[in-house]
Amino acid sequence: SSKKIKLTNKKKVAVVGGGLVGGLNACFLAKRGFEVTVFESREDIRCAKTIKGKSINLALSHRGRQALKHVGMEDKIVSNGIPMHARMIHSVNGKCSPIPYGRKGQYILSVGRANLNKELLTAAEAYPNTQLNFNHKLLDWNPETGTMTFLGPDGTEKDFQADLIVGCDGAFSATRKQFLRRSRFDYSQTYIPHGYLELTMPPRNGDFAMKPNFLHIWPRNTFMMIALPNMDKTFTCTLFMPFEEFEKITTGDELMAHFQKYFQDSIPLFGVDVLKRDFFQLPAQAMVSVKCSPHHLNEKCILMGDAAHAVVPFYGQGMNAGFEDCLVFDEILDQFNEDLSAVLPEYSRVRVPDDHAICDLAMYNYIEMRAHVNSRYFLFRKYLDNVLHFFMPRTIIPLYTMVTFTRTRYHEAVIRWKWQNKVITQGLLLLGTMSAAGATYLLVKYIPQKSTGSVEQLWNKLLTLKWFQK
Ligand SMILES: Cc1cc2nc3c(=O)[nH]c(=O)nc-3n(C[C@H](O)[C@H](O)[C@H](O)COP(=O)(O)OP(=O)(O)OC[C@H]3O[C@@H](n4cnc5c(N)ncnc54)[C@H](O)[C@@H]3O)c2cc1C
Ligand SMILES: COc1ccc2c(c1)CN(c1nc(C(=O)N(C)c3cc(Cl)c(F)cc3C(=O)O)c(Cl)s1)C2
Repeated sequence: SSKKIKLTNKKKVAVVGGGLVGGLNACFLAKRGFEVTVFESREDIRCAKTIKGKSINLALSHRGRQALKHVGMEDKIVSNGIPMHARMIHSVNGKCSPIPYGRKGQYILSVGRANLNKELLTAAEAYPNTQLNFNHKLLDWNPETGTMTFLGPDGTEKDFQADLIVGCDGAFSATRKQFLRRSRFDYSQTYIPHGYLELTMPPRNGDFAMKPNFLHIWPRNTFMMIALPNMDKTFTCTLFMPFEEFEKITTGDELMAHFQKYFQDSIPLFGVDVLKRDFFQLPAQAMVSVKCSPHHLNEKCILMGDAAHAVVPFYGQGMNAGFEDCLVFDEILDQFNEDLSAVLPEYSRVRVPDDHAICDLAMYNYIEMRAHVNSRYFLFRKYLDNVLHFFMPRTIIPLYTMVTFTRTRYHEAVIRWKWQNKVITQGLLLLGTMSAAGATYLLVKYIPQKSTGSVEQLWNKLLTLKWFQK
């Protein structure tokens, strides 16, 4: 149509997957003037009523915002998000303790997944050089010729040629299939024993049932619940439990007994009927961690988002990391003047260590949270982080601050965090040794030198000294 201006000299790019990262990538690539064609296996979610599965809302933080900002989407997405300035830790006894994320301006945003996905697709579609194809599922592609085969809406197969294929088709990527057949392609996936289930906390008297500008957390070691606010004054609560625990709860009474024991304060906020309805509506979903390397194949294909690195959600970084992938790729396209034979290898060289680092961090945090994070420990650790950061702001930066509020490369944040842990541990050790040495020095100094005889005599002298000082 007249809208689609043929850009002959510009590259033809196929984006596989019209999810969050595919949608954003289409904006980045279209902004650059490439001829972008998006292929999404599902129907156009802008026409659909609701989308099931996945998390209903997500935490958007600095990395994701910087990527959105680059394509002029930040303000629109932020205006539809709810700021969360602090965590609200719910203890077993129902006590709530806020822990700020940082200084005044440091907050994260709760954004609705469906709305974000719609906005990104609409923004991509607005470019004259983009075309969105829904109900198109990638079946396979040929690394030699670059020919892609899709299953179209009418059930027939369609071929498509592109100069560049950008695989943004999620954790179970079809684009990645061809990578698995190549030598020297590393791949690993790990399912964790926990599952997650989403429960909706309805408004109470027309307003939020809990304070809205917080990320609510019920840390219970093996069990954990997290609640993020929605624009419609509901909360989407994500319950994390081992699958075997989910399987033990088959009746309403067993459910209520479980919530009475672990999340008692939330029961009146859900309402018993809502809790029972939501809990038994859908089975718990699995969480997988995928790592692979490299993220490119020849000069033809690049993987981004969950297709390249699916992370467990225990750092709220999956989407943020995928959005940052788009930004890093764009920066490298500029650096190498869009020469794909240089850009693709450089992208893998730069980005793989960081995507692996956030994968490891999220898994580490999962293990940490499951092992020994209940509300007391969580509070203690976050206070310790904040106190040390307050007194030594440039020396001690909490790991979550580097991850959530800066674009420090993920793998550099890990190196720095390990160095800081060493400094803190040695610092505490030194403090301990110094105080022991000091005490010994004072003892020896103030005990008369001539003291001989048994420990008993020494002890008596100590008592006299102590008594005397009183
Ligand atoms: C419970 C939970 C909570 C989370 N919380 C957060 C959070 O707070 N913050 C955060 O940053 N991240 C969070 N995440 C991670 C985030 O959801 C993902 O990182 C993000 O959705 C990845 O986006 P993506 O576009 O790469 O993949 P997806 O969102 O999976 O999109 C892939 C798209 O490709 C399409 N597709 C798949 N196969 C094909 C095919 N063969 N052909 C064509 N299209 C195909 C799919 O239909 C889909 O639209 C969370 C994840 C979970 C599960
Ligand atoms: C929609 O489903 C989900 C599921 C999990 C998450 C999110 C949304 C958003 N998440 C965020 N995590 C951090 C973080 O850095 N850490 C270390 C934390 C990690 C855990 Cl597990 C936690 F409970 C609190 C914090 C915290 O610090 O508040 C943010 Cl900052 S946001 C986890």
